[in-house]
Amino acid sequence: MNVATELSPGLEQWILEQVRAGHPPEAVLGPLVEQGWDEQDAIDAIEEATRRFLESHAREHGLPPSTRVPSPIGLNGPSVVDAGDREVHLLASLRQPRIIVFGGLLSHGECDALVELARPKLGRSATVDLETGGDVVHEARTSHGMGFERDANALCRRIEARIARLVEWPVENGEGIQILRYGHGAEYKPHHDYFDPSYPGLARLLERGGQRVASLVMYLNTPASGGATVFPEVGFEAAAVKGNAVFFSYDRPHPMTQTLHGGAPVVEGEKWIATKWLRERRFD
Ligand SMILES: O=C(O)CCC(=O)C(=O)O
Ligand SMILES: [Fe+2]
Repeated sequence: MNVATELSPGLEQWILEQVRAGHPPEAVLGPLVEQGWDEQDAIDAIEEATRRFLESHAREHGLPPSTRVPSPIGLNGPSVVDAGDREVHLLASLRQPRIIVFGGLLSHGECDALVELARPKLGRSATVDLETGGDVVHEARTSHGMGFERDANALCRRIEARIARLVEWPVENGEGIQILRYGHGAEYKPHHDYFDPSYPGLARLLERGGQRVASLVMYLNTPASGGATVFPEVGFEAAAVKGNAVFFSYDRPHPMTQTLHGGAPVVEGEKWIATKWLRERRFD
């Protein structure tokens, strides 16, 4: 790092004052660029100062420490990614929270095959009961679902390998693929996918693979209307389009990740998804 990209303590202090006062990053960037900073170096410096601040804030307030997360794909890179056996398109990307919308992750044939494999096995969707570590049926989730074990069949194996390559996270750290079907009007109210650290059953859950650190929701059909995956805190929604997928990561089990999300009600038709949750460690 040369002198022009090094943050002096005074400058770091100034950046943090601006951020704390609610000024947007552009308002901080401008003066740095005027002082002769390269724009990308200035963006990196602001991010670094903010990250350091958030870390110390987290420590002081007893928040859970942050952990490494899958972090595929930079911003403004190639529009097509080689995922091994398939080329996947990048459709949209948000820096904070980190959200990526992928196009054509699954072929239409793979979507149909997953639906047909799952259909005979669907039950009313349960969520993990954080008190006991077992499954419970939940009011917020008016869908029907089933879960495949990882490596359950050749199709799952192929898709799991593709995802691992795409998001650069080991296959072994993935849970099995979960299939959900939402009928007309069904929804999944906003929630977080990480396990709430305050629940008593947590320790047992974490023994196998640690926390969830990222989610990938793959759309297996295109509902006639509705059924987007919504992130209400940041006003972002990913449209449910057959073969596409939305990825998001969360580096600690805390709402500060801004990864509150839900499946909006299906307005017309039905909606099928396959969800893949990624863990910190091997999920064996
Ligand atoms: O249905 C959706 O779009 C979201 C699904 C979801 O949040 C989940 O499976 O955890
Ligand atoms: Fe979710």
